[in-house]
Amino acid sequence: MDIIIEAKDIVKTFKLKKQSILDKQAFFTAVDRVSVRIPRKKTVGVVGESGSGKSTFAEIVGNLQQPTSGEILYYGKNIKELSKAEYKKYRSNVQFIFQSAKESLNPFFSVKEVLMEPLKIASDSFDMNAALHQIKEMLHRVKLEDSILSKHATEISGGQAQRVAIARSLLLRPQLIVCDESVSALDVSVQKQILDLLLELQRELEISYLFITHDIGVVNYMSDSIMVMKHGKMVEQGTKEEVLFAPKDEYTQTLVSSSFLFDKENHYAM
Ligand SMILES: Nc1ncnc2c1ncn2[C@@H]1O[C@H](COP(=O)(O)OP(=O)(O)OP(=O)(O)O)[C@@H](O)[C@H]1O
Repeated sequence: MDIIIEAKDIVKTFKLKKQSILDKQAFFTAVDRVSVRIPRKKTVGVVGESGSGKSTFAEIVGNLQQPTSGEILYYGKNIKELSKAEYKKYRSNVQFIFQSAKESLNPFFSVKEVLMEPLKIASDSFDMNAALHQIKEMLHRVKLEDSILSKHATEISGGQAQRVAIARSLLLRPQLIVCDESVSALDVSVQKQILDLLLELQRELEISYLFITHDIGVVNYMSDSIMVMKHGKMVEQGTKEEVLFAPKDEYTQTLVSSSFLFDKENHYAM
């Protein structure tokens, strides 16, 4: 199986603020020896309660944060050893969609400017007409009208903003999108529309997702395999069926038993 990213034994510790200059430096381990493999065209869900280290781990996968120890392999090669061209490819191949799309879009930019930006940065010979053509094609894919191009983030809904954020992340044709609580701020009905859109885009564009959520129903709906995190540690990892329908770890059992799982056919099930 083609593995895009392999995270090996990732540890992240933060220095805690000292109360007094005389205090000994204390550390907090947010991610504690977590490993995962993200294959092509698949979704790896990461679920756990708030503060379990999911976002920190996801940011390390995309090199937005440095691990204290451990390594990230991109197609088998440590990202620290990539050439400049390989590193550029890795950064455009791994994109992020965050929780608050409205906040992640520059309020002073129109949607058109928001979507032009990644193309301008990535291109050595930027062509405005070709870029606009690409942007309109992507808007069509995320089911937005061209008329949204002149609007600003403040003038569009949360669901529309998330579609713009998805379009922006797709413009560089990534193979992996890290979705960090990407639907948590949306109403349940809008959540479902965005999740269905992400599944459709996955089929059409053959992308993989690292899907971070605290919601076990959402992780069930989206994932092929699931990793459960608690206090920075990976407590369970396996296929969706193994983790959700035959959980071995006590914490996973509690998570599953306290949730409604909704599936593709029934909306809510179990
Ligand atoms: N820069 C930092 N300095 C100190 N502690 C941090 C820092 N970033 C995160 N932490 C701590 O690391 C732990 C894990 O945070 P993280 O955001 O990764 O968890 P999470 O599972 O994504 O939670 P949430 O869903 O609430 O975002 C938390 O206790 C957090 O307070």
